[in-house]
Amino acid sequence: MRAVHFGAGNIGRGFIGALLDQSGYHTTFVDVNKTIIDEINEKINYRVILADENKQEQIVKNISGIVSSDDPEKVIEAIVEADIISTAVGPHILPFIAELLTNGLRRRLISNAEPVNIIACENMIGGSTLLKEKIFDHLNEDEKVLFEQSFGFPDSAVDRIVPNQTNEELLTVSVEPYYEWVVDASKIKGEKPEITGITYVDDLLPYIERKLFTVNTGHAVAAYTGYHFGYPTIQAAMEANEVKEIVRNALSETGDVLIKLYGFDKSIHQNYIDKILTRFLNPYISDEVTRVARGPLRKLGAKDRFIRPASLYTEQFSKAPENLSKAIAAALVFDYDQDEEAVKLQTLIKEKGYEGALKEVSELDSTHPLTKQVLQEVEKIQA
Ligand SMILES: NC(=O)c1ccc[n+]([C@@H]2O[C@H](COP(=O)([O-])OP(=O)(O)OC[C@H]3O[C@@H](n4cnc5c(N)ncnc54)[C@H](O)[C@@H]3O)[C@@H](O)[C@H]2O)c1
Ligand SMILES: O=P(O)(O)OC[C@@H](O)[C@@H](O)[C@H](O)[C@H](O)CO
Repeated sequence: MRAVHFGAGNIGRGFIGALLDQSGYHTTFVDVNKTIIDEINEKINYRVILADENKQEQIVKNISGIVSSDDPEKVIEAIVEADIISTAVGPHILPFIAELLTNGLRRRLISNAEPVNIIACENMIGGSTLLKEKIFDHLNEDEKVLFEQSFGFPDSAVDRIVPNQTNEELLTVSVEPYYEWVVDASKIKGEKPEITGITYVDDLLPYIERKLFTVNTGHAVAAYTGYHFGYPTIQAAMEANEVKEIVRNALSETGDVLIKLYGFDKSIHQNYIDKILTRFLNPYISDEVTRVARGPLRKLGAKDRFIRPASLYTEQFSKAPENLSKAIAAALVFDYDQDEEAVKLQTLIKEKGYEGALKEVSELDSTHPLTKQVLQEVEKIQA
């Protein structure tokens, strides 16, 4: 069986590649990073190390790589032969890989009648759906019908913490032992791909929102408040009371929203939160706050980990959430100059002020109670 995976980065190698290998697939990694792809083709294996006291290793062996910009024709051929296609490139990159995927899938219609599924493994709601839209932008009406018949774009939720890291061997990747990969079965075309570790569900939204508004909200709260208080890593931030308290309380706020929205059992959800807080403290991982805080414009988006749960909380409980508001304020003052989106956000704030920037980035009206609460928290931070 053959897999094509776009993005040979942390999650590509440390999670998706590892599971595909365990499931008997040959994985062709497609990336723009020539150094990584050359190393994949030279070494034809890499190590995945589980970050706990046992440091168990998996050697991922059945792999090859293509630099998409150098050899698009090879990518197209790989797509024609693929039994599964996946991505872990970052939400903002999906539009840029759509054209090459379109060309591969077009060619596939000529010589391979087997349906194939394209699964975006990105931290966002509706990643595969977005990728499908971007692909369909390249199609005429007749092609859209054919693509609908043969290609599935099931959304998914992926969870495994894989920090940025430098290892002696370039491809080695250290990952937390925990993982979850949930895929929307209702959008699969043909047979469900047999991949160890995938959980198929008929309604993905509760899973992706639970993950995004607990793991990623908690992570982002720790990252932005941790950065503000000067902590370099998530672990260091989570050991500090001034950060830990805001994270815990913010997760109670998102928990209240999720429980009301999806009817989750309160004690089961609290266990889920507690497990996540332990994962953030994993002493075998060093995860920089600047990685977890990356892309504040995306993270402050209307459907993302802060604004959607905070807006829902405001609607459900008729008041703005105190701790999420503190974290949103910390995200607004995140001024890390190596992060392109942080630089853009700070420029926007200089031009339009905090209220104007929040309106533009988060689509929050100036009169919204959340806007008012966030602006008060910004003032407190700056006092
Ligand atoms: N790292 C984690 O803990 C984690 C966990 C769950 C989900 N995710 C999600 O996975 C995605 C990737 O995150 P990551 O941490 O692996 O990032 P990463 O930066 O380590 O990997 C992204 C890879 O995509 C490649 N890429 C960029 N543009 C490309 C293009 N046009 N074509 C092909 N490849 C391209 C990059 O070169 C890089 O190798 C994100 O959506 C992230 O939210 C990450
Ligand atoms: O990847 P991002 O930028 O959406 O979020 C940063 C981290 O919260 C994220 O990568 C987590 O490590 C991951 O989602 C854990 O499953």
